[in-house]
Amino acid sequence: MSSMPADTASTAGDDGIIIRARDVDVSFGEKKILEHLSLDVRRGEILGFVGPSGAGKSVLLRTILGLNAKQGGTIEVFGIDYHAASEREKLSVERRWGVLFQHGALFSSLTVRENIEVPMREYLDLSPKLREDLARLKIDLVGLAPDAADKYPSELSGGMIKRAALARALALDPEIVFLDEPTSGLDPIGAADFDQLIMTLRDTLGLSVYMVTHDLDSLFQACDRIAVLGDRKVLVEGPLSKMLDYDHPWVKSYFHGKRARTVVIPQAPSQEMPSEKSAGAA
Ligand SMILES: Nc1ncnc2c1ncn2[C@@H]1O[C@H](COP(=O)(O)OP(=O)(O)OP(=O)(O)O)[C@@H](O)[C@H]1O
Repeated sequence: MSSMPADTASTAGDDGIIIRARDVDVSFGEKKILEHLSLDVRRGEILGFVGPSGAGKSVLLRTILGLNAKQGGTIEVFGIDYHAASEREKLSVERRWGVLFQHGALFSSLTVRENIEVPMREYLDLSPKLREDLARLKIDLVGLAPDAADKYPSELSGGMIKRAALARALALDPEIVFLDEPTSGLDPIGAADFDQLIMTLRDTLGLSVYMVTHDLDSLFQACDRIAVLGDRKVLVEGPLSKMLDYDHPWVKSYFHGKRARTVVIPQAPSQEMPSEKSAGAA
């Protein structure tokens, strides 16, 4: 089923690391946003990326995707340094990731099916019929009804837009998807359903997920590991239990604050994440 090119399929993540960022520096003029930032994303995990507003979460995401320049350090995706890669290597990397930008960012003049076909047109040489069939499969995969295919974004609810945008992110059968605040704007049930969908895709497709989020429910229930951005670097990364034990003012107030106490499972286990499959949606 995977459209992964055979020549790149085995290059990366042989050690289980799908993204390896080391000593990354990003500045805009005099303003340093990221400094000596290091982070690993492991194959098959849902990594929740969290931090105060304005800390640089979107900047890091854009830098990983090659949309921002960096002034120092390296970022390897599938073992390839995208920033230093040839055009051919860049294309091979782009075919292996999918991105869901904040607010979905669907093309408003295209139907859902046409939106999903955009990356296929750009990167694959498929007949129109095959493109359409694959787009309909993706629509089914994300739990949208078949008739969503011919709808325009303006005809969709917020939750449907997120699913349609996810279907587009999955258009090329990526190994990793980047999700920028995927549950923002959804009601709690819609958000829990979306988290469940992400977990199902991880379990059934072996998908790796890099999820920027402010949503404590997602962090507590869907994420295998969490990384916290603060003071221009990754302060701490690991399972929820590590976050709960970590002694830093922002981390403490975030994970032990009033809002967190309504979400966190009392007596959270000290070693691993609570079993998200058995915990279910809140
Ligand atoms: N292209 C740019 N030029 C100059 N400054 C920028 C640029 N992009 C981002 N910044 C600055 O970088 C800092 C980090 O922004 P970023 O959007 O990454 O924060 P964030 O952690 O994603 O915040 P939020 O949670 O509110 O979305 C901000 O001070 C922002 O103004």
